Amino acid sequence: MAGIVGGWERAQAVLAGRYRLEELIGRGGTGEVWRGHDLRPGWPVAVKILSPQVTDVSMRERFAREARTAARVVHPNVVTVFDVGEHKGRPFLVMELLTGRDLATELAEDGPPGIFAMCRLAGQAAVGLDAAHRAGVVHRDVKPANLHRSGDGALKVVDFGTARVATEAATRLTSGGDVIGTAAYLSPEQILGEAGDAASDLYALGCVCYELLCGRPPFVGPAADLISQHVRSLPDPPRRYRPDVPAELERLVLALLEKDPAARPPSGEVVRRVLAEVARQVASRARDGAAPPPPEPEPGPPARIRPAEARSTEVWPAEARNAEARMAEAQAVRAGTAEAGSMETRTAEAQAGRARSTEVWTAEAQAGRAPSTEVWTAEAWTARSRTGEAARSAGTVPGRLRGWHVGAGLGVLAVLVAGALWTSAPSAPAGSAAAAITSAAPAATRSGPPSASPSPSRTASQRVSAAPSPAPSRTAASQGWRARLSAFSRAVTEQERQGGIDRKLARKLRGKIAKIAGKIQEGEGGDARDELRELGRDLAEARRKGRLASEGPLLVFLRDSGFLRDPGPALTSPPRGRDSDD
Ligand SMILES: Nc1ncnc2c1ncn2[C@@H]1O[C@H](COP(=O)(O)OP(=O)(O)OP(=O)(O)O)[C@@H](O)[C@H]1O
Repeated sequence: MAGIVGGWERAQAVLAGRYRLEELIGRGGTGEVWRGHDLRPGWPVAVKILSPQVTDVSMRERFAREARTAARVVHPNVVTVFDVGEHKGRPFLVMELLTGRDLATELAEDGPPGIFAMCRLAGQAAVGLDAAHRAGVVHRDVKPANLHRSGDGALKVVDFGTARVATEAATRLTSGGDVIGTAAYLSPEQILGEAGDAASDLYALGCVCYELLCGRPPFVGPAADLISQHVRSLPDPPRRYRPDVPAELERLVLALLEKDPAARPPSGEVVRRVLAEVARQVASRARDGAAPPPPEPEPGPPARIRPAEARSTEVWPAEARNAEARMAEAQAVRAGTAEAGSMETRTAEAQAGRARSTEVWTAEAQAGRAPSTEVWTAEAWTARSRTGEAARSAGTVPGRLRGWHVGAGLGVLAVLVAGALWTSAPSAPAGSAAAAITSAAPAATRSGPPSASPSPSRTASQRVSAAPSPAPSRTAASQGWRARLSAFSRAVTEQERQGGIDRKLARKLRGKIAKIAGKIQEGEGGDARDELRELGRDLAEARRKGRLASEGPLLVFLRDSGFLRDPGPALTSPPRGRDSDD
């Protein structure tokens, strides 16, 4: 075929007499990524080429830098750059073709992975980032969409479009000091105007870990709220959403999400080690019979829809963090820390401290006397308490019921809750349950008002495939359950984002959903059913008390998916986890 694709480039076009473009994989902020063929050795490659629409000099520069920067890092967990060149005035880069899915797609399609698989995934991301940091490269846009699986399942860090070389002057690629990044994963120091260093990547990795565990990043909401929350709000502990998260893992994730870069783990390698230890403990508990051993890997479903880049990298205007806003944020942080100076001052001091502690760590590690995980996490915990609790005391925006018709629709909820109070085990065939899954997530978001924010559920809904479900199996049932619970949780979050539910209630609901997921994971179908029944009662009660609006994504989800009436495959059949995924 030779149709016009991507507005200017033709499939079958050959770049530099060597790289044939075959199929458009996707578009990013600056370029198009193509599946291509390197005619010389005769193997498949990925070709990223600058979009013709991009005329902005800084964006062109950003693209050219990606090639140079990414080529500096050679590591199994970082996408390999083979070549760079120019075609009709457009720079391009040739890299290894990754035929797996990115983590954003996996999360949307399969829901959060099991703990063991999560540790393995995050560990690979950590070690890939560590390699970049050792090469002096800071990624600056770490997010699930930029963590991509190769065909053999290995995880690779991709998209160095916003990366910078640490030794370069901390100039930004935009005039006026704008911040580049993806709001849900931006570190506080980047928001406050710093260029970002390895610790900023680790913060973003913390956001990714959180999302892998809880099915949502630590902060959700419109971009402006996200920016404020990164700077001043403490994330809820992951176990609030997912009780089966090991304490050590929760500590690690919260340490990565420290506002103060110095309080974060000193390197990706340290993160990898802690994750490896948690994974080892999870596996050993499974061997001891405390939980079923991880099942054999099964091939995941093919990515049917490339994710629309709802959570895309954006350039945040300098005005978004103007002097006034910065003062307000710094004051909020200060409010909780009696002795601390401004955020900027603390950060500068912290960085000096971090540099020192990193050196000590590295020296000890080299001497084979690396502090144990326990020592490190204890230290991190102390630091977290020092800086984090202060931010917690600054508080978050209280939940309010905005713009929803609180007085109406009691009947709808009564029906839903009546449905929840079923007594016999649901007996819907797995196929029909699975078919309902694909409609559940979109239903959760269809009704929401349009928003410019990178809403997790909006993103998720765009990524969930509407294609027919695979043949029913135990794993399909498990994935069905996970997907439906995760869609349920996203609907709660979206309802919260739109102001249609009391914030505390939303948190409680997510906690219960996670608990139900835990029960199902353990094969405790009866308990899960009780929890579900209680959840139905909570919802009815909340409606009565006006803590839940009568409309909104959550109500649409409950109505359209019929979840409480018919939650899916029999609860008594213990589903298997995704721990086999990697
Ligand atoms: N080496 C690769 N092999 C296969 N697919 C890739 C590869 N690199 C990127 N992709 C995919 O191509 C699409 C576009 O990626 P790209 O890096 O250009 O932009 P982005 O990350 O979506 O956006 P932005 O650069 O604005 O953050 C994404 O779906 C991405 O997963």
